[in-house]
Amino acid sequence: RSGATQALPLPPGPKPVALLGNVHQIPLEYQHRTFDRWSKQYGDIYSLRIFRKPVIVLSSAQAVHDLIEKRSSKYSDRPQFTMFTELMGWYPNLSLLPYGDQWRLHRKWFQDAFISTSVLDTYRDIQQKEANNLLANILDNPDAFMSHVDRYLGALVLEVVYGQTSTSLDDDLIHMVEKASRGTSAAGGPAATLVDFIPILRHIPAWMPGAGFKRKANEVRSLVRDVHEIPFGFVQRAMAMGTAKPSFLSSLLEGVGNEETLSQDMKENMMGAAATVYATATETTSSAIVTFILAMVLNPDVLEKAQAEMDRTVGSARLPELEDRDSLPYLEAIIQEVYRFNPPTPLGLPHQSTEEDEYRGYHIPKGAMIFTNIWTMTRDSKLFPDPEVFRPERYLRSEMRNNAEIGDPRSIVFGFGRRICPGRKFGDLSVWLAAASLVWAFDIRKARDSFGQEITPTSIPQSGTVSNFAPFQCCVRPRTQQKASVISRLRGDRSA
Ligand code: HEM
Repeated sequence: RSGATQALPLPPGPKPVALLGNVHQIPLEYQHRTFDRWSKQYGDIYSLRIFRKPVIVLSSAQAVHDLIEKRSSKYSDRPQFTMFTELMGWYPNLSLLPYGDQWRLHRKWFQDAFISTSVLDTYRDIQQKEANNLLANILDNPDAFMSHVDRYLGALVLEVVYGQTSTSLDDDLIHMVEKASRGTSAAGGPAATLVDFIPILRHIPAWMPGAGFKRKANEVRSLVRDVHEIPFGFVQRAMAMGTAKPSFLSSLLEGVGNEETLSQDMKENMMGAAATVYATATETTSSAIVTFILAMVLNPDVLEKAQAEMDRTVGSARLPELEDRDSLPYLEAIIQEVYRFNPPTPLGLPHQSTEEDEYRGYHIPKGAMIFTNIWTMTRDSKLFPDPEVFRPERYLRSEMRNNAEIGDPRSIVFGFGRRICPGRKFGDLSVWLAAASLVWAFDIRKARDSFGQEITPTSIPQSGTVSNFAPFQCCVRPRTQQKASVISRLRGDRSA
């Protein structure tokens, strides 16, 4: 240690042992729950050690605000994710890049494409069309609702990022990306693998015992390469022929003039940025939409109230549109509660400190991995009484309105500081539109087994970096024949 704060103690925490640190105490699954338990014992800032790496866990909005937001120049780096970047080939990827010039370049591309309202407005028609497709697909085959949600997001991203409309050919593309994403998740979450902490391990041959991570990485590596190269090639060719639709990638390519002036390095950066949208946008957003569906199955009174609000405001003759958002406050409260009830990334993405620091009399070392326990923050019973109960009404109470800044889970679930999610507005719009369309169109209820007994799906998600529910059964039926006809007409429009 060096510098002025070296004499200060590290934040308290479970006692580390030699070499391993606290590795043996951190479970491979549901790490946020163990971290949550420790926050009850050691407070909203505590420390761990993973091998030699110092780790600081922040569990309150206050601590996160004081450090990651107010002192953001020191807390905006990321730990290295050897498994994802070097072994699987997700590179360069904004979410994993170290803080610096390359990160700034990618961050600007994302801000330009996903933050300003005027740009977001240009995606509205695509979002609306894909939401209509989602309803039509669910009407056709309600049992496969989860795949339809994945397809909704895949098609949305394909069109926004590459300007490709989802036809059968492009469905192959979606399929390829889904396979790469599934392979990536199955091979382990970021920092879940030893190799992230002991980078030298990447040199062990894949056949050696204990090198399972490497075999898994090799399996997805070529798929990941395809995800980077194939759709990029489509866009380049379409631009050369003058048939490209405006997209995230086409505007990046237009920015550099003609193809000859595009350096290999810049090409890799653009391919990486485009693939990053897929990697970051689809699973997170789909987690929120599936959580919404599950919440409706488990809380029929909430769905009924949302339907009544929808009927009063939008009526039966047309589908809800993004313009209706402000006039549907109860639906808005449901969406907030969905984010809180199952935050799509319960531990966010770890940050890393670039300078040593002092906070509340503790020493925070340079190069420490900083976890933000979003899950604990969404279960703060002072802000959200009875946190395990799904209750949208909590946001409608006047006390919560006075405290809107902290009371809105959206100020927590998209992360913090300079690395806050740049897709938060686009993601939130896509969640809202899917939820509004489903409320308008369908009754969503518990399925029944062959004895006529209701099947209650579990409200505990699977473990993972992104918190997804295992496939569950439910009964999704059009609310009226008239609505079914409106949806069928949309299907007709779609194929026209
Ligand atoms: C409901 C949907 C989503 C949730 C809950 C979510 C959540 C998050 C969180 C917690 C982080 C980490 C922030 C931090 O480091 O503190 C993050 C980062 C990121 N998200 Fe999202 N996200 C969502 C949708 C999206 C979408 C739609 C996109 C793309 C259009 C996107 C792109 C990214 C990127 C690129 C980063 C890394 C930013 C950086 O490191 O500078 N996300 N997201």
